[in-house]
Amino acid sequence: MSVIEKPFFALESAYQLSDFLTECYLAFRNNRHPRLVSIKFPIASFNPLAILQRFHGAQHHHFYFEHADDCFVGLGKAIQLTVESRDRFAQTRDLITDLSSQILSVDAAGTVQAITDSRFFCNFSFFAQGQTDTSQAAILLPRWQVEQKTSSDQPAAWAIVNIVLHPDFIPEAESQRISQELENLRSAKSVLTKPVNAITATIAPQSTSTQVQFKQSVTNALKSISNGQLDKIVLAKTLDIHASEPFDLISSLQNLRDHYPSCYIFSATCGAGKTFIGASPERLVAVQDQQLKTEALAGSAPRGKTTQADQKFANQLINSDKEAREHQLVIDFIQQQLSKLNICAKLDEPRLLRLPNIQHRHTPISAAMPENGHILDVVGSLHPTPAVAGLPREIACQHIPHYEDFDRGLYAAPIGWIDTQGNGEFAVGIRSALLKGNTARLFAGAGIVAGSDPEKELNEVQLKLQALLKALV
Ligand SMILES: C=C(O[C@@H]1C=C(C(=O)O)C=C[C@H]1O)C(=O)O
Repeated sequence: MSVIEKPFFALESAYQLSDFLTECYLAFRNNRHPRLVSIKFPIASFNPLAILQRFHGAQHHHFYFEHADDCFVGLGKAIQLTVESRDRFAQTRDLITDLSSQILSVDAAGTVQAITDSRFFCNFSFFAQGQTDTSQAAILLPRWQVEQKTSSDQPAAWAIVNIVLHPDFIPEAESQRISQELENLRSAKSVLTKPVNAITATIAPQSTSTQVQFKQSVTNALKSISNGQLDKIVLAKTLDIHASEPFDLISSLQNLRDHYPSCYIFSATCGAGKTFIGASPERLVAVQDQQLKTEALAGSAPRGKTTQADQKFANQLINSDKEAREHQLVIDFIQQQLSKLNICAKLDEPRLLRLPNIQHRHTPISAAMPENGHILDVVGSLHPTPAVAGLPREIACQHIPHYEDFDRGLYAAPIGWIDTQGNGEFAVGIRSALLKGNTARLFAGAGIVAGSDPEKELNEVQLKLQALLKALV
């Protein structure tokens, strides 16, 4: 009879964990290095939303990010930093590089790892300046990073605890806490608890007047386009809703996951009891092992109710000069910005990206990252692309606040993560909403170029808003 030994994970015993943390602490006291310790524990596969439901609290930081087979939840904070500067992408890069050099990573057996799997979650505001409510950049190294990869050959799940050493650190107390928290994570049920009361929501009364306003803005923007000030501008609209109960974050995210499985599903706390959530179809940039992926996503049409109607919309989208121009501006811009960073972009065949409520023109773009390139330099150079701002970019960004009477905040801005090796992934924070208690503000926009029709652009924005509205109530 063969005996399968359970692997021995020394640091799962609070006693040995305490010894290990004492060693780390003494080293830190002597030479102040390392400042951060990360320990990676194996865990059974889990339902990420059940973990989030069990451990996120109104006062706690969380970050949820799911795309394709990679899903992770950040709970609590080890380190949280904000950057208020025009140079926010470079500063974020430098802060993360500095923090990365201070991490000692071990596995659950206590073996030092050459590479840490800890990730820094980052979100940025759309504008670098001028709008007040949101930090220009926020970085979170969570207390716990719970991650799952479900690719068929090697499904894996783990929980990483990030520990900050400081002069008053008490290893015994900390090890007790970690053991307890790990136990809690492992025993979290996979089943979601449904909200007791169904939510009924009302749309804020000013919503109809904002529709008229939006069409007026499009008409005015078209004048700036025809007099040569702009080639394109992306104008957004909000929809404010009030509910009978506080919005249920978990049900909303579950709805988004169910309806938009190909999208980035995200949720991030952003202070003052607010949470930013969304289901974005748009990748800003992903870097994995020096391979970069980005895309142009611009030009939209509704989905048809029948196959024929759907194909008719698709054909209109493919054959329309206006949609082609709107899309090409984004491709050209991305290529130019990448080439300024010595990155030579390769375009894939254009295609349609079909979501349940809308379809888009889509061109995947890939490239090799230069040796010393950094993903945040790419993020800083691409954001905002003409898919969410316009062209010329600076002029479009100056015009947008004159047309929109709200703060874009995190809407249409980069949201994602980076690790210590320079891998990372950022989505464009569109198809998104800001939740606070019983209120939610939904955001959506549309690209305006010569030939745009205000009525059609309003319809497009309404379609996009529906995606979120249906998920919330
Ligand atoms: C600006 C948004 O979407 C962007 C605008 C699109 C368009 O105008 O066709 C298409 C995809 C996105 O790049 C949004 O959804 O809010």
